[in-house]
Amino acid sequence: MIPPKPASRPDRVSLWRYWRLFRQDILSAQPERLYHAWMAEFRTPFFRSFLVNQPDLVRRVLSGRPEAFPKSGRVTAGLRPLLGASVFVTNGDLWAHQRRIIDPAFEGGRLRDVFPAMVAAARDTGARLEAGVLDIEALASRATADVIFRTLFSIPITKRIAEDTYRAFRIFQRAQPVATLPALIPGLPVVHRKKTRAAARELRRLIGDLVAARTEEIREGRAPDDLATRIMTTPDPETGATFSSDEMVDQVAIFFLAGHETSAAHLGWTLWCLAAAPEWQERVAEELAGFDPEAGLAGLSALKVTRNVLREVLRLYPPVPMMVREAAEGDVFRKRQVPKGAQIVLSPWHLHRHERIWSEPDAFDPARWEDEATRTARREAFIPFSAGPRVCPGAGFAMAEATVLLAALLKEWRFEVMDPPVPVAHLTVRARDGIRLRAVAR
Ligand code: HEM
Repeated sequence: MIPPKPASRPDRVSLWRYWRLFRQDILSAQPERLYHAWMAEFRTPFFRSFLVNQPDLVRRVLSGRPEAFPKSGRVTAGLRPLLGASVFVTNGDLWAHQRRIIDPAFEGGRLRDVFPAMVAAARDTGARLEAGVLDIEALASRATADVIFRTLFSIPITKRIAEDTYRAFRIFQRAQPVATLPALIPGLPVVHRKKTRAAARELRRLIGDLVAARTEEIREGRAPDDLATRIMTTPDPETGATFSSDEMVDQVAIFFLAGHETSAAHLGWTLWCLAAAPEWQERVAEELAGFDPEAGLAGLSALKVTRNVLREVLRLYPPVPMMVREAAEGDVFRKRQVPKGAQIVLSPWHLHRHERIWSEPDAFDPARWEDEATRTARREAFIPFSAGPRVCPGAGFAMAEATVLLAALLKEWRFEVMDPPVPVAHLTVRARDGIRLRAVAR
């Protein structure tokens, strides 16, 4: 089965045309050659950027010398009103301090403690489903937001403050253009639209209320043992400092954004691929029928078919399709000078479909994850969660979450395809007109 892939743009276009395409969709704004080139350089009067697909170069940027390739602030500039100084946008000592506090909350043992909250969200999602045509992206978005509220703050999305926060989030996402001109042209001041600023302010106020209530509960010794309590009470092992309330608001904002949009994209594309490949849908449903989420996290490791399907979807539709770094100093890539300040683009989207690395790169084939022949590709060219010190702290969380949500949905429902979705990406890879599937009771 070959799932939908956006058409590429012509090889040569003016900067103006590129900008217009880029605003609509960062995937189809790219030329076809990126699926077979090891590296591509883009030169414009305003910036130079290098997209790297060569595995050892990707490694150098993400893991080998990450300090020489800090995160580029230009790309996340549009998100600043919401994210403040959250771990997603900081660099250097501040970033390291934040990770030392956040990482322990996501470690394997800790994941076991929040697993029942994920299971409860999945159970509710399954129970809400009705037969007929479904807007899968809306369903997935609400389900993964519910998981975040329950694991972070021990509240279901049906609670008023969670509902309000979720709604404010959607307003922010609609108001905020990710492809901003300053992202493309260095030196241009970043101006946030009034609507974006207002939406971010409202959202931060709601998150601030949640953090303030939790601060109080911690002080009174009656706080639930969830992710928020852990993060707010964990001191940095090197400095002893804990997050202030404002810092915590920054971090919660990124947990919502990074943790719910991405997982929703993953679940949505997984359901579409399974509907389009019914034999795999049945194999996953059968495997998950023998899995009892109430028994805890331990059963997950035995679910090989499900894991292979989830990985194959992350390969074809990496929720974060591109990441941008900035060269803090000059370097040489493939005998070419990379000047200080150049933008370095890592593209899971192109790397995962690279024609010189993967066989039949555009085919949905979960069996490839068991095939010895793809071992190198899997190790060197699969980075849906990034790699190196800035690797996604929520990777294990996301895989567990996707599994329990699928288990709850496939238990009683079978999904059938309707019109094929068109992938587009702004921050995450979504479908241009949504994903519609028909749910039929098993
Ligand atoms: C399928 C789901 C997910 C995918 C594919 C994903 C992918 C990624 C990627 C690629 C990055 C690196 C971005 C960059 O360097 O520009 C990242 C960072 C991050 N992710 Fe995830 N993520 C997922 C789920 C989650 C969840 C569930 C959480 C938390 C609850 C989370 C929290 C974060 C945070 C805090 C960062 C910033 C880390 C840093 O910069 O040090 N993610 N994620």
